[in-house]
Amino acid sequence: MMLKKTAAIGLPLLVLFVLSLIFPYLVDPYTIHVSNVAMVFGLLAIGLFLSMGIAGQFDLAQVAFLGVGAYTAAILTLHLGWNFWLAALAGVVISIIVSLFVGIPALRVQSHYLAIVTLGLSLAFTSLVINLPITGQAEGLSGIPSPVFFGVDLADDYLFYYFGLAILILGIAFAAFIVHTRLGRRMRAMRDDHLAAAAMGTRVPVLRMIAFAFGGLYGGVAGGLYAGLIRFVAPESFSLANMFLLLAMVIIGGRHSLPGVVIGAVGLIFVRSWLADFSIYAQLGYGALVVIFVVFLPTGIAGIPARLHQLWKSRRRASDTAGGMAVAPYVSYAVDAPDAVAPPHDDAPVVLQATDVVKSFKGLKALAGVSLTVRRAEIRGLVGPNGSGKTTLFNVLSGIHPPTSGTVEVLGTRSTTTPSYRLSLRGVARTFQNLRLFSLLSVRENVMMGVDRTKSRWSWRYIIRPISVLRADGRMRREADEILERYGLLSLADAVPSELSYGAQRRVEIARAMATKPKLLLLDEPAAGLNGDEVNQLKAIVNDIRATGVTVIIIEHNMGLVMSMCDRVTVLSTGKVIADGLPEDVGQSPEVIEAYLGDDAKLEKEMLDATNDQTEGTGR
Ligand SMILES: Nc1ncnc2c1ncn2[C@@H]1O[C@H](COP(=O)(O)OP(=O)(O)OP(=O)(O)O)[C@@H](O)[C@H]1O
Repeated sequence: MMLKKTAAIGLPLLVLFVLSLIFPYLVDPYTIHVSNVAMVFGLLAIGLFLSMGIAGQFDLAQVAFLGVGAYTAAILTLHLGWNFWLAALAGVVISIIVSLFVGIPALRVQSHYLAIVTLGLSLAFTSLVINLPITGQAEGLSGIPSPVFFGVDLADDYLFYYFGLAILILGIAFAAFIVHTRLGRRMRAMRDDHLAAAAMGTRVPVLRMIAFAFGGLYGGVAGGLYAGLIRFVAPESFSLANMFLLLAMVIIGGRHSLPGVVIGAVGLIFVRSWLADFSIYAQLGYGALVVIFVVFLPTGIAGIPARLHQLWKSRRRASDTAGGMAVAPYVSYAVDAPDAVAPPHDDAPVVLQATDVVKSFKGLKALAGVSLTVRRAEIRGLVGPNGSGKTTLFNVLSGIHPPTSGTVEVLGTRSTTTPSYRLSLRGVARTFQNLRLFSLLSVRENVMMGVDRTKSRWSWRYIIRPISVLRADGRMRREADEILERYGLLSLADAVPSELSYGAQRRVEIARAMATKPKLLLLDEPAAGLNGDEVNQLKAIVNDIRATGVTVIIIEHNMGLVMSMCDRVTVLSTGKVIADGLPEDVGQSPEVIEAYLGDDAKLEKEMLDATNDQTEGTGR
């Protein structure tokens, strides 16, 4: 199977490689020159693919990075007499540094705001090079020395072609390596849902900067190549028109697909050369194409096969009554194990201590002084009417919102203002009320996001120890598969969340949270939308989780589940704790019944029913 897959990908690549080697023998010098320009833009487009297509950072300064690389090479060779390669290398370094500055706004703004800011910075670059004497102002700089590579003068377009091809192949291979391993997975997750990515241990601000640095790296390399190929730099080459062309390449090719953006770049450079005499109409044409693609085919040309496949799959599923996407029944493994952790006693270590937590949103006190003590291996229910502050409390405990006042200690460490990603690495995991699975990642990759406990500085390994990155990814994949198997999800590993039933998605979210090996698990309405059988399986899952020593706090509206499963229950109302104790005691509390005003009779009945169920032995 694996061999078949490798052959299916490897064979066309081999054919393409051989064709690209013989290509110069088949075409005229002009076509070779255009191909060289296309390779430069291919590299530039890969940079934009990584920062925008993969990491979701709307970086409209990518052409400026090309300019920084090219101008640096030109200035250092012409004014300071540097060797071309040294100057080009300096161009790459400076381009990365500039990209990090350009990325700073991404720490505060996203989407179209970020696009506007980076576009402004790109325009600032053009006006800078038009005005500075060192950059040759509007005339630019000409006479850049031709690069000589181990005695071979690359002034010859044919020889440059092979050099450029080698760099492009390296660039594609490195980008593929990034996308399909830890960094790419985290970037795709961040693009999809940065809050959930942070809750999985991703340091989002650093990752955004890394995404810009990739844009700078590829822009700088493309800039050095551009300077060596054209041997002349002028402001108009790095203008808004070229940024738009680059954007068109990435959007038309398919911004989420590496082959797509390379095809888009090469294709549009050739189209531009064919339409050189009609450049105004060509610009209009690109504009129209971009609009058409954005509206009708946002995944670009590269997305067409996937769309057809999707269509074929949904047709097949419609006629397949067996479904094929079913979750295997959950098999309890921990509750009866000899080393199962017993329910907590009063002396068990405190895992969570929240003291007088207040959270205000512009004058609205969502939490008005909540205190909570939860011990190891406890299952704590957190209930309360709608809007009573339950989810806000989870957001504070998991580091999504810092509290307005009060303190939080998790596992004995003060964590009042600790950010989400750090709490995740410390052992706090959560699920969300409205499912927040990464829709662009497969089920396996979702769980791998949980398994991946590496810190941001681990990213250096991509440069200094790439093999260890591949090995670590293999290990994460195996670990994710073990977790998927335990939760009855292995057969769904390659599916994307939207292909699964709601119940299956809820289970994937728990599996993903448990993949982080938490000590404290926060479940936000895990039974919402589940059928009776699924609720029973959820109960078995939560009991198993506790039996492995994990502390669970569960927000639930399903009172039967709360009363039968939880060791203690805390009731919130209008941001305050109004009751805290054993389920049966809390259920009788007049304040609790009062808090559910309007629903009081229903609640009373639910709680009484649940308490009766419990005493009849259907409970814990
Ligand atoms: N980010 C926010 N900005 C402004 N107000 C918020 C925010 N988050 C929550 N609130 C408000 O805080 C209050 C508590 O909301 P919260 O979601 O915590 O309640 P809940 O008990 O979880 O409710 P439900 O059971 O309906 O999920 C509500 O009035 C809500 O509108």
